Amino acid sequence: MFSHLWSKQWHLTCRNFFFAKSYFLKVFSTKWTRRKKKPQRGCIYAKKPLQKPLGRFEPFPYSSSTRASSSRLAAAAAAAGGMDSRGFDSAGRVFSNATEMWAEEIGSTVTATTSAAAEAEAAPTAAAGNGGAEEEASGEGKRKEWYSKAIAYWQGVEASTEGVLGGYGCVNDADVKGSDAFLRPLLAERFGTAKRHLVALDCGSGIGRVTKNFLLRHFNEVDLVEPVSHFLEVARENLTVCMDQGEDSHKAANFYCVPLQDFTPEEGRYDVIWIQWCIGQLPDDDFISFFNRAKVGLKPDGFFVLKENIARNGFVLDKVDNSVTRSDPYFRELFKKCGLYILSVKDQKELPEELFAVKMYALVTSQPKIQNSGKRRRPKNSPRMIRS
Ligand SMILES: C[S@@+](CC[C@H](N)C(=O)[O-])C[C@H]1O[C@@H](n2cnc3c(N)ncnc32)[C@H](O)[C@@H]1O
Repeated sequence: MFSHLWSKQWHLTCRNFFFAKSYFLKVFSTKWTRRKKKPQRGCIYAKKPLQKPLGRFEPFPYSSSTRASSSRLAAAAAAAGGMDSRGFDSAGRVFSNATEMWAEEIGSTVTATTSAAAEAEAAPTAAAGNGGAEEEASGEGKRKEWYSKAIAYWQGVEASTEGVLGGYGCVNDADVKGSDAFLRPLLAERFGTAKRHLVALDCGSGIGRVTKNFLLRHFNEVDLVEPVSHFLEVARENLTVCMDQGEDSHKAANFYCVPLQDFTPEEGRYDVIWIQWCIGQLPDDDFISFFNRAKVGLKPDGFFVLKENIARNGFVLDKVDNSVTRSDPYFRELFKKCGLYILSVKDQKELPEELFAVKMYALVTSQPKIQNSGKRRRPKNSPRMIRS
């Protein structure tokens, strides 16, 4: 995934190739500007300078099936740069939309054209690993291959901050600062200022970087879920010390060595489920299934935070670690399919220029109520609701 950080380089290379071709075909206008990389102290930079800015292609024509099912919606989504827009992979291949890419990668047909209800129904089956013959026929083997290649990639990565951040350990401070500025007001808004025992889940936790540097400051208990055992072992070592703040203890409580596509959280345990730089490992259908299962893990006024790299348009498939970087409209389409609403969204600032943009989304399971003042209304049970 964090080859995401450098993956911008290769996908730009692919894109460049496409640009060169397009130039000769005189398909596109020639108003391209060359962005210069601005070196930043303490960071390891990819060697090649950035070339063309991302996301300015005309969309390819849609597939006939998409057009037949919902041509207007598809056109709108494509125009907005969502899952019906084209994307790229690191081998230089261009896909006309996400459906085509997922069909190729995992044999999946569950994408933009499938209804939310059908996705929700499919979720428990997928979670229990009881996929029927139909799914097997459409490539259960491919899905396994998709995940095992990703795990093999991460198993070969050093269990350190540099390792999980793809050589960009320098972004740690800005990342923590950005997360803090995003979460702090949301905690106050959702839970009030009264003392309350807060519990978080750190998804795709790696070595526990996010838990150690940030989540433990806000939450009394943090559980970690991570499929790569050598990362989780280092997390356990890093987090054994319990942070005491007066009577208030802050500790990493549980360590689950499970991938998100197989994980179901304990019912009603979490105030916040934090998912950072790992959701790209999940294909769309498993993304939707995961959020549907994870909803039950939230307390009544709990919420998700998804912090993720953002493609300018459509998607970018990284063939090295089998992950997908999605665009903002693509994510928004998926949130809808999950029945999630955006409570708040913010850009991460101060990242090196050559990296993907990063957004933080706070997501809730029911539509946030807006007061006449235009402000969101605080949940009814805040701040008095205290858990055991
Ligand atoms: C870029 S690292 C980010 C780690 C951590 N979230 C952080 O920000 O420091 C991506 C993490 O996702 C984990 N990962 C890979 N496949 C996963 C899956 N299917 N479910 C959950 N996590 C996964 C990797 O093992 C790795 O720890």
